[in-house]
Amino acid sequence: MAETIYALASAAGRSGVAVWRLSGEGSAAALTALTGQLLPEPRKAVRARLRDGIGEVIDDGLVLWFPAPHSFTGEDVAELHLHGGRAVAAALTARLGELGLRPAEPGEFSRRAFLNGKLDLTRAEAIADLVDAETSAQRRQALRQLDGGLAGLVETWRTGLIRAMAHLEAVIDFADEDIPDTLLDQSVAEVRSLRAEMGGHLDERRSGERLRDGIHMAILGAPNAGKSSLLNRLAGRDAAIVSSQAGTTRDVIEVHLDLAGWPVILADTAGLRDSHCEIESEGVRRAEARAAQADLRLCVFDGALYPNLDAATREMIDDASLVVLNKRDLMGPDIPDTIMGRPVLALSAKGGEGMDDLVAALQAMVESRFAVGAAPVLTRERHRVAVAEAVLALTRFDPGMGVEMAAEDLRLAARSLGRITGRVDVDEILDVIFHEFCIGK
Ligand SMILES: Nc1nc2c(ncn2[C@@H]2O[C@H](COP(=O)(O)OP(=O)(O)OP(=O)(O)O)[C@@H](O)[C@H]2O)c(=O)[nH]1
Ligand SMILES: [K+]
Ligand SMILES: [Mg+2]
Repeated sequence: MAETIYALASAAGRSGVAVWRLSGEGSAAALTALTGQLLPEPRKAVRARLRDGIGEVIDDGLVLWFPAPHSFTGEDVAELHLHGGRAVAAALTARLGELGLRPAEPGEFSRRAFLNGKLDLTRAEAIADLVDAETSAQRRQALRQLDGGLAGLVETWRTGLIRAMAHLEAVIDFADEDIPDTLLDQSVAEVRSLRAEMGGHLDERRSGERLRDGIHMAILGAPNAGKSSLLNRLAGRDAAIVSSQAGTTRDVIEVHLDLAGWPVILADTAGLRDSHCEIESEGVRRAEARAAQADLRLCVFDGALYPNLDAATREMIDDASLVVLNKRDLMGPDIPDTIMGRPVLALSAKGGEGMDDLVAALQAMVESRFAVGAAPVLTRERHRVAVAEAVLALTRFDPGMGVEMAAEDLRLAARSLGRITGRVDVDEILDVIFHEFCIGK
């Protein structure tokens, strides 16, 4: 019998209401012991006084009873809505301990829900993502996955593979007789089209993962180009030190932005130049590393020096870059439309002119590169790895080289896909998945 677990499902600390959750076979006994009443009607909130072991009132609140299997975990579940105070929490947890319950581990409720067939893994992950969502686009993506969008897509692929496998098995069963070509052709065609569709979801920009984890954007440029000034403007606060001294910024400084629903991790970096100073050189090395990893780059030039353009910054420009000409207030009327073939955003980070255009350009760039349509997307590395494995097996698939081997390739591909929703051998990945959850989920 699984142990009965409990956890605070709402945030810790002082609050008007705190929601506690109990799950497992001991929930009924614990609930009746706490309230001194019979079990309430299922799924109806009932007012109750909860008492400790010597009959002293712990708190006055609401309790709900969700008998198995009609609960989140599929087990007997009780919910206690109490006042959110430390003393209440301390008294309640002490009493639950006396009654033989233990605190839940991170993600343990969701894990039990998965093991009891209440949720597939992608839906469990979606709950974690929804709780962690900080922007509207993240919330929408999590809800889509919670609705079963991804699980449905993966299951369609898997079912297609199983169908192709059945066709192939039929061929194998013909053994020494003549193999009907039509059957083989049919399974080859099916597998090709499935592989193409799955390959299409392995989008190189990893939009779903980017939306979940944040888009990395780096600000790059020569010393004193105004990178830190620009970061502060975009962040709306003085996150980085600005000074007229070249080489002010050394460490990478990150701020989190919500760009029209897109989570962006914006990094300010050290000015690119050769320096004798060991610390500054390390800063430049970090800036270059960050530039290489970034999904998008903001290449900033000092407008006061125009038409002189810093060579190291120019080299960073590619189609994932936005070109900024800063200190427009110090420039004459001579403002170029493009630099290195890319459109120029002329602005003043110090005064703020031109910032709205920059934000609009950033949004447009993020949307054009990472927008996900209504179709479900892969939102985690483990999804991508599994689909890539399946695609690889299907690329090997060639019944002409031997029907049995081809059948094995299909089995491998189906098994990789099954891991995404948790249909097959997942024991080893459960710990990884559920441990990133917070307690009470
Ligand atoms: N006139 C004018 N000065 C600016 C503008 N933006 C930044 N500056 C000034 O340029 C100097 C350098 O600004 P920073 O933001 O520190 O430049 P940085 O690129 O971060 O410099 P490092 O960290 O040293 O690489 C400061 O004196 C800023 O006040 C601008 O739009 N107009
Ligand atoms: K500076
Ligand atoms: Mg700086």
